[in-house]
Amino acid sequence: MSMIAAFYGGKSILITGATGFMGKVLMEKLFRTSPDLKVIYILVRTKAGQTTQQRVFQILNSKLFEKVKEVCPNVHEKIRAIYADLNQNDFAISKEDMQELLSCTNIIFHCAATVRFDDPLRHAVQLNVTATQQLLLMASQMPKLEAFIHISTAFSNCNLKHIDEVIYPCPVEPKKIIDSMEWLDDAIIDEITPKLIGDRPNTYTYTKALGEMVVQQESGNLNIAIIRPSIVGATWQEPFPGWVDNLNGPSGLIIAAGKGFLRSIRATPMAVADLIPVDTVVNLTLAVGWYTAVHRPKSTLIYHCTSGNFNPCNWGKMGFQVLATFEKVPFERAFRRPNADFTTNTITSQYWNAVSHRAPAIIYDFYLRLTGRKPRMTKLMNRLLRTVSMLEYFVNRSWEWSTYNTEMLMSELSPEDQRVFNFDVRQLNWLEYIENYVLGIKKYLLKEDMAGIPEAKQHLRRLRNIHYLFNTALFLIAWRLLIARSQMARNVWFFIVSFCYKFLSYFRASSTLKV
Ligand SMILES: CCCCCCCCCCCCCCCCCCCCCC(=O)SCCNC(=O)CCNC(=O)[C@H](O)C(C)(C)COP(=O)(O)OP(=O)(O)OC[C@H]1O[C@@H](n2cnc3c(N)ncnc32)[C@H](O)[C@@H]1OP(=O)(O)O
Ligand SMILES: NC(=O)C1=CN([C@@H]2O[C@H](COP(=O)(O)OP(=O)(O)OC[C@H]3O[C@@H](n4cnc5c(N)ncnc54)[C@H](OP(=O)(O)O)[C@@H]3O)[C@@H](O)[C@H]2O)C=CC1
Repeated sequence: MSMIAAFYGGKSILITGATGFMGKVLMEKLFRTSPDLKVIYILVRTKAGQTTQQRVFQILNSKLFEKVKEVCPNVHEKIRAIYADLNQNDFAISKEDMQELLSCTNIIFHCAATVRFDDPLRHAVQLNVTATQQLLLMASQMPKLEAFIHISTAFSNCNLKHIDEVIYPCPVEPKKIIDSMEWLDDAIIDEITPKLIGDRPNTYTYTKALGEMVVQQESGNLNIAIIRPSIVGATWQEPFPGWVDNLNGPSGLIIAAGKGFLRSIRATPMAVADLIPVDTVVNLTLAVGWYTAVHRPKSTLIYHCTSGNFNPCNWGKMGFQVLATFEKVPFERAFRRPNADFTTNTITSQYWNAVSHRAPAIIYDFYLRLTGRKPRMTKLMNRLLRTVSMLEYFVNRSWEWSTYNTEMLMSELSPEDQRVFNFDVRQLNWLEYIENYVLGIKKYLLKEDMAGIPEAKQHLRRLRNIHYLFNTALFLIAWRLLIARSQMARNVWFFIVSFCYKFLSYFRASSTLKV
């Protein structure tokens, strides 16, 4: 029997960010391995016209939860959605709900965050710092609380090359930042943002670092642990391989590449692609919850959930395997044939952006205009290139994360727990994982049917022919223009034509002799 699964039995668990990518996989695994848990409280806001109940209904009826329904048929009764907005005071939770949460919660998993790189500092601070502070305050009033698990990111200190399992202080105290957000106006905040984030690339990584400082400063007597995952990707094994439901990290770029929009990127092929499957992160998170509650470590332990030092893969290998998978299972209605050129040179990258991205978009928009339709490709391409520019920081560097605590935890688990809550990425086969990832994107994100593969391949063949035809036409036009203007080009042209003629005459004469 798994000790970790047994530990969660009968427990009341609070999850923030349960409607997010990681939160859903966390809930799924909890219900599947510990169906006798008491209740999972989730803090949910209304979104896109859906009530909290409708959102929960949608999650429970998704493919991800199919296995759960077999193991835990009354899952609907065990999930309690509480309306909450983490941007509001006391999270806008009603008094009754708050009372229930304070008196019943045993474990907290704090996953909610804004993961947007370009969020204004005020918003990123509100969610990633102030909300964490408020949640800690709530946690300190929970008499039954056994563990508080905070999800951070391995990139919270991406300004360093080697990152230890410690909290690195930021120059300005989080409390001062929180205070200043209350009275500074937006224009001033925008002006000071670059100075505050310093050598970090965005407000996300900076506010996640501040969030960790808050956890350290406000931990009081709480039993806390921090988990720092690197780039979280599709599921590796559980509940099935390749599940993914958002565009973050590499997923969006894989779509853009598969649809032929993105054909080159400024990336270092040998840089480590520190991807970590979401089910691996969830397994570690649950193991950490158990360890923190049962063993009560004296200090706040930080766990790096990364793959680079156990089983490294690089961006070059990843790009190659992604392309190889597109050959077997292409995406439907591609704009151009997929390609993946990695360049480290800024000028080359700008050249390819002009030739391979912007020019085809302009030509396509011209075609749309000619056929009386609204042009849209240039706008889409500009957005895509903006996204790519934001991700470039992470594909041109490698980091080293020490993993003593993660390895220590692995050795503390029973063989059964090591199997059920496996977070040993040494066993991960990258080629297989990446193939399943691309397949998962096709099935669960793009919702494309596998029956459409022959038609998608046919479409790619048509695109290849158009490409050849276009290049030939372009070459002939350029050559014709050159001949019209330059005597030298005319001489070369005359030489080539007469050489071909002589060669053909010789060939014809020698074949006549043989007969
Ligand atoms: C040659 C090709 C090769 C191909 C081969 C393939 C091999 C792969 C090789 C390369 C792999 C590199 C991986 C980098 C790793 C990242 C490291 C993460 C490190 C930290 C990890 C963490 O700890 S934390 C999680 C990461 N956190 C994010 O990753 C959020 C990013 N994101 C945003 O910060 C906002 O999204 C942003 C972008 C501002 C737009 O903001 P915005 O306001 O302009 O617009 P929206 O967000 O509304 O999105 C507008 C339209 O962009 C679409 N879109 C959104 N995201 C997209 C995305 N990633 N790729 C594409 N398309 C995306 C969306 O679907 C919309 O499309 P539509 O308009 O058609 O609906
Ligand atoms: N994905 C990744 O690559 C990585 C993620 N992480 C960390 O993992 C955690 C989970 O990330 P992930 O699941 O990918 O992120 P998602 O963006 O998928 O999920 C974020 C969650 O936070 C919730 N949330 C955001 N704002 C509010 C609000 N005002 N009130 C209530 N809930 C809110 C969202 O709710 P709603 O559905 O209503 O928007 C959603 O459930 C984060 O802490 C992130 O920093 C760390 C490393 C990498």
